[in-house]
Amino acid sequence: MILWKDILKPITVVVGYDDSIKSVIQKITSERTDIAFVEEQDALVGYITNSCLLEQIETGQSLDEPIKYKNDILKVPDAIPVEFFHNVTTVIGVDSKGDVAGYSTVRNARHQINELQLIHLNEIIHGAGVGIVRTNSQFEIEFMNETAERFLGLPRSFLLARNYEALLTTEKDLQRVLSGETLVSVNSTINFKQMSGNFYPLKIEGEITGLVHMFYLREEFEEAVQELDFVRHLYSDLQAVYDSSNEQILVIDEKGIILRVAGKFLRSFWKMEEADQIIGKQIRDFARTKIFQPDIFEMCVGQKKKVTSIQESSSNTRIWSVATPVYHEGKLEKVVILSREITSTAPPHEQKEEDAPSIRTEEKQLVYRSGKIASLLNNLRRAAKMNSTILLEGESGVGKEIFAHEIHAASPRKDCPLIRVNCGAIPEQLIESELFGYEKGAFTGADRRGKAGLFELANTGTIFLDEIGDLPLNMQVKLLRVIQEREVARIGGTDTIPIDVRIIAATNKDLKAMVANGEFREDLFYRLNVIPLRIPPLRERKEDIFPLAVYFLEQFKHMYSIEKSYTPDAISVLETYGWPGNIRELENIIERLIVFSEEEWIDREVVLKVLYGDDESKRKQPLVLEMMPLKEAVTELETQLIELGMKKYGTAAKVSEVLEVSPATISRRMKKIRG
Ligand SMILES: Nc1ncnc2c1ncn2[C@@H]1O[C@H](COP(=O)(O)OP(=O)(O)OP(=O)(O)O)[C@@H](O)[C@H]1O
Repeated sequence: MILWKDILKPITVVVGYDDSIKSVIQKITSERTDIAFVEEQDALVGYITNSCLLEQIETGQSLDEPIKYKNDILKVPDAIPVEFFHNVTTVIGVDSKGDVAGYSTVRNARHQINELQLIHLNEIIHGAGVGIVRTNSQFEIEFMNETAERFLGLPRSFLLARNYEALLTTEKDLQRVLSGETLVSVNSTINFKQMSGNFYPLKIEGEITGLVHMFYLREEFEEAVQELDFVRHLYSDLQAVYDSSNEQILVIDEKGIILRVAGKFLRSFWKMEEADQIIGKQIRDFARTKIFQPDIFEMCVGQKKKVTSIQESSSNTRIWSVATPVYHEGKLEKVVILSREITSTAPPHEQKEEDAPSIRTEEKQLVYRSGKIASLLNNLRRAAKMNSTILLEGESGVGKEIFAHEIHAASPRKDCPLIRVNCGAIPEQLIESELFGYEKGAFTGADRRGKAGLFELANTGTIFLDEIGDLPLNMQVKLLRVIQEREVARIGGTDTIPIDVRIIAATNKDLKAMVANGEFREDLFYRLNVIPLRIPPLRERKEDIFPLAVYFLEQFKHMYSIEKSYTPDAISVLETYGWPGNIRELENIIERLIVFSEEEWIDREVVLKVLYGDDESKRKQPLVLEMMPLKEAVTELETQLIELGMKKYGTAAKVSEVLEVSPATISRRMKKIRG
């Protein structure tokens, strides 16, 4: 707001109402002003300007005649805001004591107001980096802001009063602006600087008195556009990361209202099809109405720290969630909940209480999420219904035993015994008696009453011959006979005992190669290899790492009665490791992590330390576990690096920087990875 006292000028010449033209001219000239105020009986009653005096002379009046002054003046308190009055051309400001503080012509007041408003405007737009130049109707520069000075690279002292039209090269005729037209997005050049901006006519009291040019430097603008472009790409990169992530990201405000859902919407957990259906809803209501339990939002808000929990929904879907509070200036602003599903992708094998097979000593749960295991289980359960011999192949620690249990449990023999024989662990001289049993007095040291073999014990049920590749050749012949004849003869016995068993064999060796080397009997191999089922190693089904890691952690937490959780970063490291020892190794590592992590959280650093030790270089070493074509290996390595990079840094721009390739290369590769 502008007050009269801000713009008043001092009154320097006061004359009498009957003073001569000559004396007034003398006084005005000696004071170097162009206005004199007229006094009558100690009161200001009017004013006279140079131009009024000239008019009087021009009309033939003598210099000795009295002046003809104007009286369209108004006295106003100088502390009130500037306003304009009808038929008043000059204002006299009076201070609080009633003394004259100065004067202003209305024209000058309007001019000053424009000037001050421009200065204010300049202050406002200075931060926005907009240049402003104002000229009069002769295009002479009367005002320019600091930004304009900086943009043009020329000092104000040089530019003021110069002809802007002459200095500027523009694609439009500036005369059009003086005719009242606004020119928008005009490119112009001055002092080799390229600008883009708008020209506005400047109107005072309806009269065009000049123009205003508001502009920015093209190069700065282009930089800004590029930056905008970068942010746009960043956004789409992030969106892509979210979309391809296995996690559901919920952003909830401090009151519990769900603001956003990004990443993978866990439909079966919410029992809803679209993420939009939960936006704007109160998260507490879902827990309150038992749609899921527990309420991790409440836990996080209550404990004022990052918390983790396994949540279970009414549809029996289990998810692992980490809720992180976000504070701004000490006040809770949001809670971000990251969740991943841990339930198996296919329904687990149905097992009723009374189903539990007598021989299954410990009940182990088969945990998985990968499509590979889902389809393997599908085949396995179909094969389980028949009586066919099954050969389970897979690296050490992939879970062959657990799959053997699964076959048995899904077979019609599930209520009968399942007997496991570890062919590699029984001393050679005992294998025969263990498998087939012996009659009393069969050999020295033998039980006097004789003993049934494992085949006999498994009768009507299943026998699981683990590590079949370790069976000595002479035993292979005997086993072949049992399989063919479906009967066993105890050592030292004369009778044969008919047996009805389903055989499941398992090996981590390449039996075909052993056959070729003469280490395994071909005829036995074909007898066992009726339904071969290959259990893929963990590195070929990375989706299983996360649910297995959660499962083992839950078991150890229960076993040791402690509370520990992974940070999402820690999970990422576990998922990118090669797992040469498969699930057994994963189980061991999780136990080690529990021991080595001192805090409540198992973080990235402790996982790196447990997996790779202190040796930094080992962490950097790409791990190759099997022979493969070089091209395939390079593609695999590239994929792994990009996936790891996206998980770690989140944007293609940052990943390209770390991998020292162009962002375009990363985008291309990512498109390929996503197919
Ligand atoms: N899908 C799974 N879910 C839960 N636990 C699993 C799973 N697969 C394997 N395990 C666990 O991993 C460990 C190793 O599994 P298992 O002994 O069955 O492997 P294996 O293939 O028979 O190994 P080896 O060839 O060395 O005998 C076991 O403790 C087993 O319970």
